[in-house]
Amino acid sequence: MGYLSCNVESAVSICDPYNCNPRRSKKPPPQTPLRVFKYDELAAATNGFSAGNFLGKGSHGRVYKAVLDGGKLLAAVKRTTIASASQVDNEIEILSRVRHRYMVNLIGYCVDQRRKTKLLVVEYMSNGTLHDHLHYSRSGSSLQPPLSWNRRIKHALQIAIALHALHSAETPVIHRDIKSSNILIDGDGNARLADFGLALIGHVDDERLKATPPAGTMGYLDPSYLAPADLTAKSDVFSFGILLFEIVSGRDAIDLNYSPPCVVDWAVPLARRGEYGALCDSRIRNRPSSAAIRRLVVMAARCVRSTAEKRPDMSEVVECLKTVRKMAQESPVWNRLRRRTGDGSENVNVSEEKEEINVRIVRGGSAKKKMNKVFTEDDTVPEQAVTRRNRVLRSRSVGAMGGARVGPDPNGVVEDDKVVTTIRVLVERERLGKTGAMMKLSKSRSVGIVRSHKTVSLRLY
Ligand SMILES: Nc1ncnc2c1ncn2[C@@H]1O[C@H](COP(=O)(O)OP(=O)(O)OP(=O)(O)O)[C@@H](O)[C@H]1O
Repeated sequence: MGYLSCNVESAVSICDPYNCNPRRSKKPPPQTPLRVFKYDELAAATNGFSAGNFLGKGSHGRVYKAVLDGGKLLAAVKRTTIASASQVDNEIEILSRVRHRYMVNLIGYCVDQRRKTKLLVVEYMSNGTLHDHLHYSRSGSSLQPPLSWNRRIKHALQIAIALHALHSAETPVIHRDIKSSNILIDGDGNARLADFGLALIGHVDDERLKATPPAGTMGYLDPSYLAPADLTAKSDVFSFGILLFEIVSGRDAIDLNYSPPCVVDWAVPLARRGEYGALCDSRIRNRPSSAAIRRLVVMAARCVRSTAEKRPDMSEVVECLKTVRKMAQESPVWNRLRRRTGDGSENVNVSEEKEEINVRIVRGGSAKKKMNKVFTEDDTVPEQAVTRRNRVLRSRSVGAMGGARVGPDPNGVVEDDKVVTTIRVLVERERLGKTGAMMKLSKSRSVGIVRSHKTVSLRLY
């Protein structure tokens, strides 16, 4: 724990005066002044927001690569829509107060007077999203091998560290939209948490937080977060648990190729039966030890418990991931690879704790199935589990359902007291290229649906 708190202290650079606690450190962290850009400056830096600089499109607008300061600074400019003005203001407010090495930090912003919107200027991440790395074997024109086990654990640990830092800050931040597409990979191969449009800063009993309707992305959203008063940092822990299952299995949070499509309903019963190997992505070349898979799966299952209070907090998750990372680094395969590639490693403190959990399946509303299995450190992966996994994968087609965001209407067409679900259906087709199978996103559709808080939340699981 000594390592943890020390690491978090130094890793979180808090710009927020609320968060600067003189008792914690004598020297407050250096403040990075927020830059206010002129529109013309950003237009020039993005080649007039040209297609060549286009990086991607989210539910709040388009993102462009910008070359600033005579080529010395690469940035990503988020050009948002009028409808998402409140989320942009929220993102600026939070990111101007909090910085972290595993976050996509804010550089500045610009007010576009003509379109009555703001443009966000954030750090440029050159290596795409974790979602792409997990789910697409190709990126651009070059064939990419599936993410190695070590990279998966490294990214999970980095995001866990960022999230722990946010939750334990003097004025805590709850992200509310943890998902693999909100995790970007920087030029050094580090994972960074992005997209703070739905994040909330403050203590959970603050009036403003208590008045904010639930929000998140379907598939990752905590089913016990039904009303503003239900908000706790444990909702992020739930989403992180889904992310862990996604990282281990390589399947989407909601994936129609699987039965059941929801990763929790699919993974927790497998874990309950001790079929940890069946949960592990068979594309991982150097298969991790069954003990490492089991540890991670048990932690993921604990994170998605239906009772929020029973979920671990992020400090515990960080410790677990450090242990798993250490296990990977101690494996002979990893040592061989490290010698060959010169891949650096982080120092980790290993805390050996005996994990005993009693998991509950999280399913629609109050319908929850009690799990009987108690996982212990000594559980092993049954041989038939691996066979089973192969069968699951062979039956895999490529249709997938993307996330549905619950929160303020991105198109601004709905009354304030309603919650809007935007369902983006991503239909993917597999086609064979000359060099092998490749996934292609062939269709992306948005549908806005208005629901009351309860209706939406109960339908999510
Ligand atoms: N800082 C960045 N550096 C490089 N590319 C980025 C950066 N931020 C976003 N992108 C690219 O732009 C795309 C859209 O990002 P954005 O944050 O607007 O939406 P999203 O998170 O993908 O979707 P949603 O807003 O619906 O959650 C991302 O998928 C990514 O490819």
